[in-house]
Amino acid sequence: MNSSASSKLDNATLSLFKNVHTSIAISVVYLVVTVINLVGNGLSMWLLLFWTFPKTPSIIFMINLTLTDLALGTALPFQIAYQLQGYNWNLGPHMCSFLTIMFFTNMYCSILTMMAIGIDRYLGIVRPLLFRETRQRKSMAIISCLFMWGLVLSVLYPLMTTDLTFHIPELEITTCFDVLKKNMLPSQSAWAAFLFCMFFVLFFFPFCITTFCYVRVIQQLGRDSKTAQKDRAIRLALLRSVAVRVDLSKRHIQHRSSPCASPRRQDILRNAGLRFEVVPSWFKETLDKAHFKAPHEYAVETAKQKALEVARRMPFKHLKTPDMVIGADTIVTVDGLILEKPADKDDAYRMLSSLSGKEHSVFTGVAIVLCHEKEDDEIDYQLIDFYEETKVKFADLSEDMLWEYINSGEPMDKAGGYGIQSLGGMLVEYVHGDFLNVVGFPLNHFCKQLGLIYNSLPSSDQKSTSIEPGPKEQDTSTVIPQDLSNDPSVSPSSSPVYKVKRKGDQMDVGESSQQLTNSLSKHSEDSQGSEHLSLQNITSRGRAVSVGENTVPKKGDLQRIITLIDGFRASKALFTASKMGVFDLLQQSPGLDAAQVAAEIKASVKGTRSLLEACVSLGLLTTSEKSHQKPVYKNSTLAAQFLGSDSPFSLHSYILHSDNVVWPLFSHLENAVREGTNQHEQAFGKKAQDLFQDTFYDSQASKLRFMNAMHSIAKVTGKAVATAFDLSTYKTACDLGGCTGALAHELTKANPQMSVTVFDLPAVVELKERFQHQHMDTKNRVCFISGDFFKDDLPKADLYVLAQILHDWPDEKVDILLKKIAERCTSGCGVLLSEIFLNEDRSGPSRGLLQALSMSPGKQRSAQEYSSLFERHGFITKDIKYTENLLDAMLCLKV
Ligand SMILES: C[S@@+](CC[C@H](N)C(=O)[O-])C[C@H]1O[C@@H](n2cnc3c(N)ncnc32)[C@H](O)[C@@H]1O
Repeated sequence: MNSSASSKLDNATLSLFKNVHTSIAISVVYLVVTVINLVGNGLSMWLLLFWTFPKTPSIIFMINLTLTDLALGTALPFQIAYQLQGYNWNLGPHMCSFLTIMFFTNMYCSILTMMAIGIDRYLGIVRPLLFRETRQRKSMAIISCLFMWGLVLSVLYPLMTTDLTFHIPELEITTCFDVLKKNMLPSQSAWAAFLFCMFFVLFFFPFCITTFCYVRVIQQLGRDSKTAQKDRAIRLALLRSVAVRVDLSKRHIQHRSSPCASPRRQDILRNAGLRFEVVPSWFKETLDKAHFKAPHEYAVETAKQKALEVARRMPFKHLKTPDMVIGADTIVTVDGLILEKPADKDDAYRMLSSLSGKEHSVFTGVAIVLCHEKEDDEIDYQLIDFYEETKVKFADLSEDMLWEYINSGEPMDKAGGYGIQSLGGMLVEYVHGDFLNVVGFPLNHFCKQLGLIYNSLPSSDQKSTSIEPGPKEQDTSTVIPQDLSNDPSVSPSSSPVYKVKRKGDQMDVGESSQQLTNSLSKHSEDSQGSEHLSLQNITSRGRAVSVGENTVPKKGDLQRIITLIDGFRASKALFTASKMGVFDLLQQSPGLDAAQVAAEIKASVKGTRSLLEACVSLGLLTTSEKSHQKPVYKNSTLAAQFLGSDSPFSLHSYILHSDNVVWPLFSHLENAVREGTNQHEQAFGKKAQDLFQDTFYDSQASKLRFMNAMHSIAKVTGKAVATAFDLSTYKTACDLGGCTGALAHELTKANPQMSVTVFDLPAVVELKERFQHQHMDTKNRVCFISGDFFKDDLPKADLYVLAQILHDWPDEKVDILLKKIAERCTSGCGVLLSEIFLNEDRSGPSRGLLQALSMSPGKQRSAQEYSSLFERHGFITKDIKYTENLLDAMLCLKV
């Protein structure tokens, strides 16, 4: 601390320090500023760090700006205390230097950050082609922030190394950075350099650059735009912080809104005077786009499946048969790619930048399902589908425009990532075709079809239920064209009739599932598809169902049926190659020829060559043939991934189980179907009362084979099941019939708080050690208890897991098990079920339905059927997840 006897300050200066009123007034102002600063910037920092994605360069600069402001906010209380004590600093010279630096750093870093934001906006709007890559600009932003701090701190270095306190004996106070000492810097030139840097480098130059950037940005925007886009962009340029807040609130709203039925579509239909009920479809929109030759086929097929699912569910689930169900699906296509709704902001960015400056197509596929209830409880479904295409051209979009739009939150629930009817309209240069089609529903085309339908149906068919012409029924008919058969946009297609027979609560699917499957695959094979509807289709429904009698089968259909007929050969070739160790051999020694493979697997050269060639044709092996040399073989990627015994997702054991157990059972399928019982006696010479005790576990070898098979499937599916839901509230779980513990280990990996007890038959638990070495990291959190889950007490747990258990048992046995679980459960306790969930109409998936043919005492069920079983024991279904892996998942809670 400075201790000069006299400060040599003049009286005017001394009186400044004495002015108590001024110092109190300034302190009050500082206090208010501090509170606003800390609350406002703290909130802003939280939003920027945790709620604003992606972190664009602008956001990174905003974070930097907020950081510097927060630094000031934390320094101000010391300044207030200093002033209230009559400018007497009693925290020592180091603290004085530190707080002074903090104060100046805030000021200069803020100025430099404002300049950086200006440059960023300039680059985005005036020079959009420089640094197009956001990632590149992001790292530049981070480097710039670090550089700013470095620059400011090095200019302020003299303040760090000097005692900035000054003792004034006349007033008995010590000031902090209120009186500067000349000897702070060694020479006049050092003072000149210091002041030059403070004024020019840290203030004047940044100020000029910032001004230049904003002037150029505003000029550019003024030049570029002649529409509302201009106003909006200028406003956005000026009101950047407001835009960030809008983004956040919008996102919140979207989370709350239902993702199912598009509100835009509802508006269009409502405005057209239709009265309807919205029934969200349970159809999983997971059709493989690669199967469709043209994008519109995909949209039509999705619309069709959605509508059919609802049409077939309503009569028996909602106990009412609608007149008509409408399904629609809108997609955007550009450069042969189908764009649906963006998954996140980065996805929206990818979509919108692929549309920038180009013309793209918007397709809406629409399916109308007409339901005719007949006297014998049968319902005829007639399907009419069509699509509409509209061409839209986007303007060239600058990076900033793109991000401003994305950050508005609008793109997230819209096909192609934009909504033409709102803010997205500013991206559009022109629209060729039906505007409402881009909004989500081709009303004009739809009304034409409606007109045709109502003109062609006998009047008795026109009853009211799910969707009906509303008060403006007459208006609706006014949009019907005179004769659609002359319309070139309408082409003939086959429109099958689906029949569903209802018997009490049960639904028996007659032709429907087959026809549905056919119609699905038809789209993958047949480029004509059912894209447009002709007048013929509606008026001559009889013809639509009798397709195939006189016509030549289509190439795709023939291929499909032959693939089904020959399917067993492919399976057996795969089984044999696995069993004979072909994939393991080629994994270790790729590039062997047929004779070398034959020698290793101890088989004939002729037989081996045929097997290898067949495997090549099935995509399991690859071959390369150099001229005059014998072909050599390698595992394909598929085989390397799944077929070697040591492959990462090895299904080797499951293949052996399929060959040794399932194959013999399926050889007796006819008998199984006739008798409705399993064929273990015929296949293996012994009767099986309990599949596990009597068949799978009757010898050590078959037990190990079964356990290995379960283990390999669980390793492939386990992660998807374990992570299907948030299980972070469960501390203890019990995997009933958990076999080797593969799923238990996945659960502990996904949930660090959880420990799992595997409960299985004694025969299984005694072999547990053979499988534990693969899970050393989670070993301590998985334990095993042996017992029979139908007879013995179940271990206590917060969460019970039933993976691939219930399908093996009939409802009565499931009831026994669920009752025992329910008795062990308190309110909030969960059950995680993992099975193949059949479609509600039992039309698929084939894997589940084919598994049912082994005629175990159990049955395959839909998610709804499982829910009902759980309901009987006081459980509600919290969530269902179709994992797109081999097994689906459901989480039930005890109420
Ligand atoms: C189809 S496996 C499913 C295995 C495992 N949950 C999975 O998903 O990989 C059926 C399991 O239930 C077990 N299990 C069958 N009956 C049982 C019983 N009465 N008590 C306990 N476990 C039983 C079997 O031993 C077998 O491990």
